[in-house]
Amino acid sequence: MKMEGKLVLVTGGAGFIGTHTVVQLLKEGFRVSIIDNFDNSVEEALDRVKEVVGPALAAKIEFHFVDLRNKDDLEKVFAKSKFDGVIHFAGRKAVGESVEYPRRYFDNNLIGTINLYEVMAKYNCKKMVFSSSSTVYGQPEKIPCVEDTELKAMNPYGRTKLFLEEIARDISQAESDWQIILLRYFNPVAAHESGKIGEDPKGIPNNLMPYIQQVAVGRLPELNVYGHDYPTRDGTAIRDYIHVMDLADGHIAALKKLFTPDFKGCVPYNLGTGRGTSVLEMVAAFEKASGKVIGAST
Ligand SMILES: NC(=O)c1ccc[n+]([C@@H]2O[C@H](COP(=O)([O-])OP(=O)(O)OC[C@H]3O[C@@H](n4cnc5c(N)ncnc54)[C@H](O)[C@@H]3O)[C@@H](O)[C@H]2O)c1
Ligand SMILES: O=c1ccn([C@@H]2O[C@H](COP(=O)(O)OP(=O)(O)O[C@H]3O[C@H](CO)[C@H](O)[C@H](O)[C@H]3O)[C@@H](O)[C@H]2O)c(=O)[nH]1
Repeated sequence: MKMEGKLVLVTGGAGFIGTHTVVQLLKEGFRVSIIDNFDNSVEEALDRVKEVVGPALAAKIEFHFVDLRNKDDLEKVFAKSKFDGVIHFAGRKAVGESVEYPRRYFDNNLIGTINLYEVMAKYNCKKMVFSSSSTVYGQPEKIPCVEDTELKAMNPYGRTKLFLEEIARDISQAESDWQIILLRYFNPVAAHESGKIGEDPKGIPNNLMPYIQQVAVGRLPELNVYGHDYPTRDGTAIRDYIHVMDLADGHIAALKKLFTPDFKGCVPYNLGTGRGTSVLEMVAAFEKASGKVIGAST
């Protein structure tokens, strides 16, 4: 299907998954408009995206420094351009922080997204790919989880994802012209092969992979391995890690699906590999790939 020239709005496009997805969107022929408030990213990330894609594709990116909670600013972006669809990454994502400061999560993730739906509706843009998370499965009794596994959020961050999924389902149920895909990511890791973009969160990383990376470059002294008595092959916790470029391609596939004439309603898809890796296996794999020893507390 021809995507040449279609204009996609990418919220949170300066972030980890956003930057990698923007690269793939441009390569597929889309034009991209990015909204970000640099809450957890830096402007340089967008310069790096431009370096990766080269000047011809870089000319197809526009950027708006906008906070989704500011509906007036958001409207100005929609008033200027007619978007063919939206990929919505923007939001906060740290589980621990959400337990300590739940209102931050309700404010950013819920209000920001509700504003986005309102403005999309007003400007008749009704195709959305939404960043959900495997966190909506809570602690599932049976793995691997499939899309109809029971949904059960366990913390405020997870609840925002679950609420936002329910909101998407309600909207598409009431208004049949919406087309929404909910992508439930497992654990996104790694970086673009150029090494020019990657995962570089502000502050001390919450996630395993960026933490390991910062130990490797000497920014952090050692990795604390959380838990050694899980019922797993080496006692450390197992997760399903998916390469961020595969995840980015998953967004392109989802977007293309929204442009097929027979796609209707709101549909969730898991984005993972179906394979589990333990924390110690992850450390060993990183050491092998990088040639560096990762100091880890045991
Ligand atoms: N990385 C993961 O492990 C993971 C797993 C499952 C789901 N997700 C979801 O995927 C999405 C993207 O995750 P990521 O890893 O790229 O995170 P990220 O923090 O790197 O990117 C999010 C981007 O959104 C921006 N942003 C946040 N609030 C904003 C607001 N109110 N207005 C405008 N911009 C705002 C941030 O500045 C950042 O650039 C998030 O919704 C996250 O919850 C991530
Ligand atoms: O310093 C660290 C950081 C992590 N871990 C371990 O490494 C594994 C992966 O941890 P991450 O924090 O990278 O990933 P989680 O699966 O715990 O959490 C991620 O997946 C969740 C969905 O299950 C949510 O989406 C959440 O936002 C996202 O960070 C876990 O076993 C964790 O205990 C450590 O041992 N040490």
